[in-house]
Amino acid sequence: MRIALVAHDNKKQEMINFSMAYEPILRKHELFATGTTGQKIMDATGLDIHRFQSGPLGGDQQIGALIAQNKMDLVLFFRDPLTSQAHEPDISALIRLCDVYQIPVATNVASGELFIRAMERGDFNWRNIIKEREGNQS
Ligand SMILES: O=C(CO)COP(=O)(O)O
Repeated sequence: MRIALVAHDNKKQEMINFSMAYEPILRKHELFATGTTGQKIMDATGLDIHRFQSGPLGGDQQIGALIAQNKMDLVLFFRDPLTSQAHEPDISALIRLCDVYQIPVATNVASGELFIRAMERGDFNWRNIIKEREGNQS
């Protein structure tokens, strides 16, 4: 599965803790992240992550572009609901695209934990069926 990891500044420590706790699961997947989030996770774990631009510089939109191409299976986006973000339109656009394309998106660590365990259990294997079907059409 392809997983996007994103965290606002006040949530980065939670994301680091999450990534350390679930490293054995995460390392079995293809990981993507916005710039600073990805760097911090890589510094704290042995995970290999494809890093996009920092969120305010377009990273959320780059992840959104992959969603629109059906190339992202799960988004873990630990948002800070108490701080306004200069790039709020990009954040809304990313979450909107998750809804457009039916991509599971967890916006806090509690739902992130449920999703990662569900993925490990095979609950997201339907994504492979969709990707195979789309691959056969192109
Ligand atoms: O702002 C972000 C998501 O909206 C996260 O970006 P960074 O990981 O670069 O801090």
